[in-house]
Amino acid sequence: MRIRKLFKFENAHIVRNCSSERCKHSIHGHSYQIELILEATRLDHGQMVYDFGLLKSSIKDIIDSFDHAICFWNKDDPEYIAACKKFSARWISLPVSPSAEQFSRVIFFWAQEILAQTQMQNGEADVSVYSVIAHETATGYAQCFADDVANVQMGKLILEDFEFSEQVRSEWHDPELYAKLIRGERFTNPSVTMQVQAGNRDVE
Ligand SMILES: Nc1nc2c(c(=O)[nH]1)N=C([C@H](O)[C@H](O)COP(=O)(O)OP(=O)(O)OP(=O)(O)O)CN2
Repeated sequence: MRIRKLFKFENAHIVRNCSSERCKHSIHGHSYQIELILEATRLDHGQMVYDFGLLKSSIKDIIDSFDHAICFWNKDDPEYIAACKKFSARWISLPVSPSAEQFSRVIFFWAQEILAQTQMQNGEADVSVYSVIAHETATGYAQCFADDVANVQMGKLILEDFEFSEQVRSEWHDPELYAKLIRGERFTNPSVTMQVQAGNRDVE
């Protein structure tokens, strides 16, 4: 059984070495839509794969890091990286280039790591990430599966190789979120989640 949750964010980038001229030399932005697809072979006490409400804490925070931020490949020109850090309070340093393909891999990787470290509270048995689809535009998306995350030809993904600006970290519910993930600390799901008011533009 699979469920899907949609997340949205606006992000700016340059994707070096690609074929599209506008894409590789000019900072530009996209309104991304991310489909996070989870699967399980057993349902929890609420007869759900995973309560959608539980996706509004750490996983939403980490995905929302990209919102109104610039992200760059940590192998980019040091002058460009320094300028991104100087002129944007919200930035993310990535160990891979910010193509739609890598957005789908990175978000799959983070969600998978968070779920693996989550202490479940409501009988969730074997919930895991099945796929992430990153829609970069209305016409183009990339879809990632577990094999793609593990594929080193596509770039090795290690928690320690990502960096978030102070402003990004300060807007998480827990500013220590990523540090805890790296330290392997458990995330305990709340036994009850409160409904977010209608009109929250980030989560549907
Ligand atoms: N496989 C990929 N191809 C391209 C990516 C990518 O991440 N993966 N990214 C880009 C650029 O970021 C670009 O801005 C988006 O390209 P494109 O789809 O061509 O955008 P358009 O808005 O021009 O698309 P239309 O179909 O004309 O609306 C390039 N390629």
